[in-house]
Amino acid sequence: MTVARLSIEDLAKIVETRKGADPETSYTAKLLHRGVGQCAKKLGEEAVETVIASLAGDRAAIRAEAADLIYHLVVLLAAADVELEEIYAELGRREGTSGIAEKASRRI
Ligand SMILES: N=c1c2ncn([C@@H]3O[C@H](COP(=O)(O)OP(=O)(O)OP(=O)(O)O)[C@@H](O)[C@H]3O)c2ncn1[C@@H]1O[C@H](COP(=O)(O)O)[C@@H](O)[C@H]1O
Repeated sequence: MTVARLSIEDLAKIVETRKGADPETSYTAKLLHRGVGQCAKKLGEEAVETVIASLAGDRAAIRAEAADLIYHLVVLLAAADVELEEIYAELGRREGTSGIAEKASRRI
C-alpha cells in the first residue's frame, strides 16, 4: 500500500490558495482571516504540544504534533507574507557554519 505524502512546498501552495477563501469552509482561511497574531498563538500552542509529546516519549504523538506544528508554521508564514524560498535562502546562508562557531563569534 502506498502511503500518501505531502511535502511542505505542496502544503504551502494549498495554504496560499486559501487566502481569500471562505472561513466557513476552510480552517486555513479562518486562521488567515484572524491575522498574524492568532496564527502565531496557534503556532505557540502546537509547539508546546510537541514539547509535551516529546517529553512523554510518545512517538505517535510527536509525529502528529509535529505535523500540526509544521502546518501552523506554514500558515503563519503565509499570514506574514514570508515565502518558503526566503527560509531556504536563510538556511542556505547558514550552511557550513556550526552553531558553536556562530555563537563564539558573537560579541556579547
Ligand atoms: N495539515 C493541515 C492541518 N493540520 C492541523 N489542522 C487543523 O488545525 C486545527 C488545530 O487543532 P486545535 O485542536 O488547536 O483546533 P481548534 O481548537 O478547533 O482550533 P481553534 O478553534 O483554536 O482555531 C484542527 O482543526 C486541525 O484540523 C490542519 N488543517 C488543515 N491542514 C491542511 O490544510 C489543507 C487545507 O485545509 P482547509 O483550509 O481547512 O481546507 C488540508 O487539506 C490539509 O492538507
